[in-house]
Amino acid sequence: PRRSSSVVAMASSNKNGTKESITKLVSDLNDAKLEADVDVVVAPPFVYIDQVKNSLTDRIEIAAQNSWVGKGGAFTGEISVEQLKDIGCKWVVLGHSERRHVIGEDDQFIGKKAAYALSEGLGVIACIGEQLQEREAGKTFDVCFQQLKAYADAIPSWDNVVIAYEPVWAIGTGKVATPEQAQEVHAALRDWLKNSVSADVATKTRIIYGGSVNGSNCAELAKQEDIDGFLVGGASLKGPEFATIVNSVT
Ligand SMILES: O=C(COP(=O)(O)O)NO
Repeated sequence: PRRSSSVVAMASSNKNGTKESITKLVSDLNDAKLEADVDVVVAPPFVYIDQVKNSLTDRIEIAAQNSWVGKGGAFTGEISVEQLKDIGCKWVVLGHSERRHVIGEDDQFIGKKAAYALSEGLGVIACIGEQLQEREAGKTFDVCFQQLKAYADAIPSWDNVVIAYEPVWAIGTGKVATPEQAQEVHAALRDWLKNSVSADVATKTRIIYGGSVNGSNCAELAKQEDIDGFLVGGASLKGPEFATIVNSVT
């Protein structure tokens, strides 16, 4: 049976977004006809979360694009889980490939972040994914299982976790994984959960795909047994196209 589905829109990574463009995007999302059985989350840049939270339909939940690894304190510039909850965030995206390969966060640090966010009641969209050279070297599963294990070793429970498989070579490139490529990894991740955590967690945990998803390729991807939704970047900046992607997930 299809797990309840989810779609997460990064809505805009930090290279996109102004107060004006976010206002337009929120208006498009408020007007969109979204399938009732699809959980929709948007993840605006920190500085626009309050604006989005105060103008977006309650039908759509808010995620932050990152959070601090522990209780807020003397960590100038970091944003704490407590503050994100205070402004109405229900989710946080962690382990995004840009946090790993640009900012330099390692698997263990990301696992600790996920554990703290979950322990404080935030849901976690736990990103994993291989780089092109790792895929070309036949290391896709090794890399993804290692990243997944780092979450599994740290978190208190899988109840509020959505796994986002995002092959790094597909993010922002237009080179979307084929349905077969994505399904192969999603199935392997679900199998890993079954063997390393439990059959129940494997069945219930949503595994969403991210990396150049758009209104044209979402339907074929959504048909795959183990693809439970999407993490959408560029295409989430266009309300109508994002609605098409959401509605493909039912
Ligand atoms: O995770 C993503 C996906 O982006 P695209 O959909 O544009 O590939 N961006 O941060």
